[in-house]
Amino acid sequence: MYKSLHLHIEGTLEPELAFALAERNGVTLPYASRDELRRAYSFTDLQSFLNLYYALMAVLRTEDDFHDLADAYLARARAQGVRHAEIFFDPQAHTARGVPLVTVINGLARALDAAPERHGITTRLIMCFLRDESAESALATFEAARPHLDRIAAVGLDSAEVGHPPSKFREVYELAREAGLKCVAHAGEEGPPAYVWEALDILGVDRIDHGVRSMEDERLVARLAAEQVPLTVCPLSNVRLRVIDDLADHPLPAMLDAGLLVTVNSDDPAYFGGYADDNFTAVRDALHLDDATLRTLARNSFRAAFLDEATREKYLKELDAHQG
Ligand SMILES: Nc1ncnc2[nH]cnc12
Ligand SMILES: [Zn+2]
Repeated sequence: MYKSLHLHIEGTLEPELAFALAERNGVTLPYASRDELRRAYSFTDLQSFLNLYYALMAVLRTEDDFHDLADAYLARARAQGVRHAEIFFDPQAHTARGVPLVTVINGLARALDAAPERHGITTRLIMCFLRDESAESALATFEAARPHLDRIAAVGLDSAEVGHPPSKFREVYELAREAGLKCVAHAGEEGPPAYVWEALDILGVDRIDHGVRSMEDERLVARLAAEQVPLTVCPLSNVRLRVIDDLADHPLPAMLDAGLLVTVNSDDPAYFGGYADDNFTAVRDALHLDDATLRTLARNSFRAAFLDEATREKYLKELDAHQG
Protein backbone atom coordinates (compact mmCIF):
# COMPACT_ATOMS: atom_id res chain seq x y z
CA MET A 1 0.00 0.00 0.00
CA TYR A 2 1.68 3.15 -1.18
CA LYS A 3 1.33 6.86 -1.34
CA SER A 4 2.83 8.53 -4.38
CA LEU A 5 3.97 12.06 -3.54
CA HIS A 6 6.33 12.92 -6.40
CA LEU A 7 4.84 12.11 -9.76
CA HIS A 8 4.75 14.32 -12.86
CA ILE A 9 1.62 13.43 -14.82
CA GLU A 10 3.37 14.37 -18.07
CA GLY A 11 6.11 11.91 -17.07
CA THR A 12 3.60 9.05 -17.20
CA LEU A 13 3.17 9.38 -20.97
CA GLU A 14 4.06 5.90 -22.20
CA PRO A 15 5.17 5.51 -25.85
CA GLU A 16 1.99 3.59 -26.69
CA LEU A 17 -0.24 6.46 -25.53
CA ALA A 18 2.07 9.07 -27.11
CA PHE A 19 1.62 7.42 -30.53
CA ALA A 20 -2.13 6.96 -30.02
CA LEU A 21 -2.60 10.63 -29.11
CA ALA A 22 -0.32 11.73 -31.95
CA GLU A 23 -2.57 9.90 -34.38
CA ARG A 24 -5.76 11.23 -32.77
CA ASN A 25 -4.47 14.81 -33.03
CA GLY A 26 -2.64 14.61 -36.37
CA VAL A 27 0.72 15.31 -34.72
CA THR A 28 3.84 13.83 -36.31
CA LEU A 29 6.42 12.57 -33.83
CA PRO A 30 10.07 12.54 -34.90
CA TYR A 31 10.27 8.79 -34.15
CA ALA A 32 9.26 6.02 -36.54
CA SER A 33 8.08 3.59 -33.88
CA ARG A 34 7.54 3.03 -30.18
CA ASP A 35 10.78 1.07 -30.03
CA GLU A 36 12.70 3.89 -31.67
CA LEU A 37 11.18 6.29 -29.15
CA ARG A 38 12.12 4.01 -26.26
CA ARG A 39 15.69 3.95 -27.52
CA ALA A 40 15.77 7.74 -27.03
CA TYR A 41 15.28 7.18 -23.27
CA SER A 42 18.97 7.29 -22.57
CA PHE A 43 19.77 10.41 -20.58
CA THR A 44 23.01 12.06 -19.56
CA ASP A 45 21.52 14.57 -17.11
CA LEU A 46 18.28 16.34 -16.18
CA GLN A 47 18.31 18.64 -19.24
CA SER A 48 18.71 15.76 -21.72
CA PHE A 49 15.57 14.21 -20.21
CA LEU A 50 13.64 17.49 -20.12
CA ASN A 51 14.28 18.00 -23.84
CA LEU A 52 12.40 14.79 -24.68
CA TYR A 53 9.80 15.28 -21.91
CA TYR A 54 8.76 18.69 -23.31
CA ALA A 55 8.96 17.56 -26.97
CA LEU A 56 6.56 14.64 -26.42
CA MET A 57 4.00 16.92 -24.77
CA ALA A 58 3.13 18.07 -28.32
CA VAL A 59 0.64 15.17 -28.46
CA LEU A 60 -1.38 16.54 -25.50
CA ARG A 61 -3.90 18.98 -26.98
CA THR A 62 -7.47 18.43 -25.79
CA GLU A 63 -9.27 17.99 -22.49
CA ASP A 64 -9.76 14.30 -23.37
CA ASP A 65 -5.99 13.91 -23.88
CA PHE A 66 -5.27 15.14 -20.35
CA HIS A 67 -8.09 13.00 -18.99
CA ASP A 68 -6.84 9.88 -20.78
CA LEU A 69 -3.25 10.50 -19.65
CA ALA A 70 -4.30 10.79 -16.00
CA ASP A 71 -6.76 7.89 -16.18
CA ALA A 72 -4.08 5.61 -17.67
CA TYR A 73 -1.68 6.61 -14.88
CA LEU A 74 -4.26 5.97 -12.16
CA ALA A 75 -4.96 2.47 -13.51
CA ARG A 76 -1.23 1.66 -13.49
CA ALA A 77 -0.73 3.18 -10.06
CA ARG A 78 -3.52 1.13 -8.57
CA ALA A 79 -2.09 -2.03 -10.12
CA GLN A 80 1.12 -1.21 -8.21
CA GLY A 81 -0.67 -0.79 -4.89
CA VAL A 82 -0.97 3.03 -4.80
CA ARG A 83 -3.89 4.28 -2.68
CA HIS A 84 -3.20 8.03 -2.72
CA ALA A 85 -1.38 10.07 -5.36
CA GLU A 86 -0.26 13.72 -5.21
CA ILE A 87 0.21 14.62 -8.84
CA PHE A 88 2.33 17.40 -10.37
CA PHE A 89 1.46 19.12 -13.62
CA ASP A 90 3.33 21.78 -15.60
CA PRO A 91 0.79 24.35 -16.87
CA GLN A 92 3.34 26.57 -18.60
CA ALA A 93 4.54 23.68 -20.76
CA HIS A 94 1.03 23.53 -22.22
CA THR A 95 -0.06 27.17 -22.30
CA ALA A 96 3.19 28.00 -24.15
CA ARG A 97 1.97 25.63 -26.92
CA GLY A 98 -1.43 27.32 -27.09
CA VAL A 99 -3.32 24.83 -24.93
CA PRO A 100 -5.54 26.81 -22.53
CA LEU A 101 -4.99 26.29 -18.80
CA VAL A 102 -8.66 25.42 -18.34
CA THR A 103 -8.33 22.56 -20.86
CA VAL A 104 -5.45 21.07 -18.86
CA ILE A 105 -7.11 21.48 -15.46
CA ASN A 106 -10.53 20.24 -16.57
CA GLY A 107 -9.09 17.16 -18.25
CA LEU A 108 -6.94 16.21 -15.26
CA ALA A 109 -9.69 17.04 -12.75
CA ARG A 110 -12.23 14.87 -14.57
CA ALA A 111 -9.93 11.84 -14.25
CA LEU A 112 -9.00 12.66 -10.64
CA ASP A 113 -12.62 13.22 -9.59
CA ALA A 114 -13.55 9.76 -10.87
CA ALA A 115 -10.48 8.07 -9.34
CA PRO A 116 -11.83 7.06 -5.90
CA GLU A 117 -14.69 5.11 -7.45
CA ARG A 118 -13.01 3.99 -10.66
CA HIS A 119 -9.57 3.09 -9.28
CA GLY A 120 -9.81 3.26 -5.48
CA ILE A 121 -7.28 6.09 -5.36
CA THR A 122 -7.55 9.48 -3.67
CA THR A 123 -5.58 12.31 -5.24
CA ARG A 124 -4.28 15.85 -4.89
CA LEU A 125 -3.16 18.13 -7.71
CA ILE A 126 0.07 20.15 -7.42
CA MET A 127 0.64 22.97 -9.91
CA CYS A 128 4.33 23.42 -10.71
CA PHE A 129 6.10 26.51 -12.00
CA LEU A 130 8.91 26.00 -14.51
CA ARG A 131 11.96 27.46 -12.77
CA ASP A 132 13.78 28.10 -16.07
CA GLU A 133 10.95 30.46 -17.02
CA SER A 134 10.71 33.93 -15.46
CA ALA A 135 9.25 34.87 -12.08
CA GLU A 136 6.74 37.03 -14.02
CA SER A 137 5.57 34.00 -15.99
CA ALA A 138 5.05 32.07 -12.74
CA LEU A 139 3.02 34.98 -11.34
CA ALA A 140 0.89 35.19 -14.49
CA THR A 141 0.30 31.43 -14.32
CA PHE A 142 -0.78 31.66 -10.70
CA GLU A 143 -3.20 34.51 -11.47
CA ALA A 144 -4.64 32.56 -14.42
CA ALA A 145 -5.16 29.58 -12.09
CA ARG A 146 -6.95 31.61 -9.38
CA PRO A 147 -10.46 30.65 -10.56
CA HIS A 148 -9.43 26.97 -10.28
CA LEU A 149 -7.66 26.98 -6.93
CA ASP A 150 -10.34 24.78 -5.38
CA ARG A 151 -8.86 22.04 -7.60
CA ILE A 152 -5.27 22.63 -6.52
CA ALA A 153 -3.74 21.53 -3.21
CA ALA A 154 -0.23 22.90 -3.57
CA VAL A 155 2.26 24.70 -5.78
CA GLY A 156 5.62 23.23 -6.78
CA LEU A 157 8.78 24.16 -8.67
CA ASP A 158 10.43 21.98 -11.30
CA SER A 159 12.41 21.86 -14.58
CA ALA A 160 16.12 22.77 -15.02
CA GLU A 161 17.43 23.43 -11.53
CA VAL A 162 20.99 24.74 -11.74
CA GLY A 163 21.05 28.52 -12.21
CA HIS A 164 17.41 28.88 -11.13
CA PRO A 165 17.40 29.11 -7.33
CA PRO A 166 14.18 28.99 -5.32
CA SER A 167 14.62 32.64 -4.24
CA LYS A 168 13.62 33.68 -7.78
CA PHE A 169 10.04 32.59 -6.90
CA ARG A 170 9.59 34.19 -3.46
CA GLU A 171 6.65 36.36 -4.51
CA VAL A 172 4.50 33.69 -6.17
CA TYR A 173 5.00 31.34 -3.21
CA GLU A 174 3.83 34.12 -0.87
CA LEU A 175 0.67 34.49 -2.94
CA ALA A 176 0.12 30.72 -2.98
CA ARG A 177 0.44 30.50 0.79
CA GLU A 178 -1.92 33.47 1.27
CA ALA A 179 -4.42 31.59 -0.91
CA GLY A 180 -4.21 28.63 1.48
CA LEU A 181 -2.15 26.31 -0.71
CA LYS A 182 0.62 24.00 0.49
CA CYS A 183 4.08 24.57 -0.97
CA VAL A 184 6.71 22.15 -2.27
CA ALA A 185 9.78 22.61 -4.48
CA HIS A 186 12.33 20.45 -6.29
CA ALA A 187 15.65 21.26 -4.64
CA GLY A 188 18.95 19.46 -4.25
CA GLU A 189 18.38 17.15 -7.22
CA GLU A 190 21.14 18.56 -9.46
CA GLY A 191 21.34 21.85 -7.56
CA PRO A 192 23.44 22.50 -4.45
CA PRO A 193 22.38 22.28 -0.78
CA ALA A 194 22.06 26.09 -0.82
CA TYR A 195 18.91 25.66 -2.94
CA VAL A 196 17.38 23.43 -0.25
CA TRP A 197 18.10 26.13 2.36
CA GLU A 198 16.40 28.69 0.11
CA ALA A 199 13.37 26.46 -0.44
CA LEU A 200 12.99 26.16 3.33
CA ASP A 201 13.84 29.70 4.41
CA ILE A 202 12.61 31.81 1.49
CA LEU A 203 9.75 29.75 0.01
CA GLY A 204 8.71 28.15 3.32
CA VAL A 205 8.03 24.78 1.69
CA ASP A 206 6.19 21.95 3.43
CA ARG A 207 8.21 19.29 1.58
CA ILE A 208 11.39 19.10 -0.47
CA ASP A 209 11.26 17.16 -3.74
CA HIS A 210 14.41 15.04 -4.19
CA GLY A 211 16.77 16.79 -1.75
CA VAL A 212 19.41 14.06 -2.12
CA ARG A 213 22.24 16.59 -2.35
CA SER A 214 21.30 17.82 1.14
CA MET A 215 23.57 15.04 2.35
CA GLU A 216 26.58 17.21 1.36
CA ASP A 217 25.73 19.70 4.14
CA GLU A 218 25.76 18.44 7.72
CA ARG A 219 23.99 21.49 9.13
CA LEU A 220 21.23 21.13 6.56
CA VAL A 221 20.78 17.44 7.38
CA ALA A 222 20.44 18.37 11.07
CA ARG A 223 17.82 20.99 10.22
CA LEU A 224 15.79 18.66 7.99
CA ALA A 225 15.90 15.95 10.67
CA ALA A 226 14.98 18.30 13.52
CA GLU A 227 12.01 19.74 11.64
CA GLN A 228 11.07 16.38 10.05
CA VAL A 229 10.76 18.02 6.64
CA PRO A 230 9.59 15.31 4.23
CA LEU A 231 11.87 14.54 1.28
CA THR A 232 10.31 12.90 -1.79
CA VAL A 233 13.22 10.85 -3.07
CA CYS A 234 13.06 9.22 -6.52
CA PRO A 235 15.68 6.45 -6.71
CA LEU A 236 15.26 5.19 -10.31
CA SER A 237 15.08 8.79 -11.54
CA ASN A 238 18.36 9.60 -9.78
CA VAL A 239 20.10 6.75 -11.59
CA ARG A 240 18.60 7.51 -15.02
CA LEU A 241 19.48 11.22 -14.77
CA ARG A 242 22.97 10.37 -13.44
CA VAL A 243 22.43 12.20 -10.16
CA ILE A 244 23.98 9.04 -8.74
CA ASP A 245 26.03 6.44 -10.61
CA ASP A 246 24.51 3.26 -9.30
CA LEU A 247 21.44 2.40 -7.25
CA ALA A 248 23.72 0.47 -4.87
CA ASP A 249 25.37 3.83 -4.03
CA HIS A 250 22.09 5.67 -3.39
CA PRO A 251 22.17 7.80 -0.20
CA LEU A 252 18.72 6.56 0.89
CA PRO A 253 20.06 4.39 3.75
CA ALA A 254 22.30 7.23 4.97
CA MET A 255 19.34 9.59 4.81
CA LEU A 256 17.24 7.24 6.93
CA ASP A 257 20.14 6.76 9.37
CA ALA A 258 20.36 10.55 9.72
CA GLY A 259 16.73 10.61 10.86
CA LEU A 260 15.32 12.25 7.73
CA LEU A 261 11.67 11.79 6.80
CA VAL A 262 12.36 10.11 3.46
CA THR A 263 9.71 8.80 1.06
CA VAL A 264 10.23 6.74 -2.13
CA ASN A 265 8.60 7.92 -5.36
CA SER A 266 8.71 7.45 -9.12
CA ASP A 267 9.06 11.01 -10.60
CA ASP A 268 8.55 10.32 -14.35
CA PRO A 269 7.84 6.59 -14.43
CA ALA A 270 7.31 6.24 -18.20
CA TYR A 271 10.84 7.52 -18.74
CA PHE A 272 12.77 6.15 -15.76
CA GLY A 273 11.89 2.48 -15.77
CA GLY A 274 9.21 2.16 -13.16
CA TYR A 275 6.20 3.11 -11.10
CA ALA A 276 5.83 3.08 -7.29
CA ASP A 277 6.34 -0.59 -6.58
CA ASP A 278 9.14 -0.84 -9.13
CA ASN A 279 11.03 1.84 -7.18
CA PHE A 280 10.44 0.09 -3.85
CA THR A 281 11.50 -3.27 -5.24
CA ALA A 282 14.60 -1.78 -6.86
CA VAL A 283 15.84 -0.06 -3.67
CA ARG A 284 14.97 -3.07 -1.54
CA ASP A 285 17.12 -5.30 -3.73
CA ALA A 286 19.99 -2.92 -4.51
CA LEU A 287 20.31 -1.56 -0.96
CA HIS A 288 19.30 -4.73 0.91
CA LEU A 289 16.58 -2.96 2.88
CA ASP A 290 14.91 -5.06 5.56
CA ASP A 291 11.17 -5.24 6.22
CA ALA A 292 11.32 -2.74 9.08
CA THR A 293 12.95 -0.16 6.79
CA LEU A 294 10.38 -0.77 4.08
CA ARG A 295 7.65 -0.27 6.67
CA THR A 296 9.25 3.00 7.77
CA LEU A 297 9.34 4.22 4.18
CA ALA A 298 5.67 3.34 3.67
CA ARG A 299 4.67 5.05 6.94
CA ASN A 300 6.73 8.12 6.04
CA SER A 301 4.77 8.62 2.84
CA PHE A 302 1.53 8.58 4.84
CA ARG A 303 3.00 11.10 7.30
CA ALA A 304 4.18 13.37 4.49
CA ALA A 305 0.96 13.36 2.45
CA PHE A 306 -1.32 16.39 2.29
CA LEU A 307 -4.23 14.70 4.05
CA ASP A 308 -6.57 15.85 6.78
CA GLU A 309 -5.72 14.15 10.07
CA ALA A 310 -8.79 11.90 10.12
CA THR A 311 -7.97 10.47 6.68
CA ARG A 312 -4.29 10.11 7.60
CA GLU A 313 -5.22 8.12 10.73
CA LYS A 314 -7.57 5.94 8.70
CA TYR A 315 -4.81 5.15 6.17
CA LEU A 316 -2.23 4.51 8.91
CA LYS A 317 -4.58 2.00 10.58
CA GLU A 318 -5.11 0.28 7.22
CA LEU A 319 -1.35 0.18 6.70
CA ASP A 320 -0.77 -1.36 10.13
CA ALA A 321 -3.43 -3.99 9.45
CA HIS A 322 -1.95 -4.64 6.00
CA GLN A 323 1.60 -5.03 7.35
CA GLY A 324 0.53 -7.09 10.30
N1 LIG B 1 13.09 15.04 -12.15
C1 LIG B 1 12.68 16.26 -12.50
N2 LIG B 1 13.37 17.32 -12.07
C2 LIG B 1 13.00 18.55 -12.43
N3 LIG B 1 11.95 18.82 -13.20
C3 LIG B 1 11.24 17.79 -13.67
N4 LIG B 1 10.15 17.76 -14.46
C4 LIG B 1 9.81 16.49 -14.63
N5 LIG B 1 10.66 15.69 -13.96
C5 LIG B 1 11.57 16.48 -13.35
ZN1 LIG C 1 10.29 15.56 -10.17
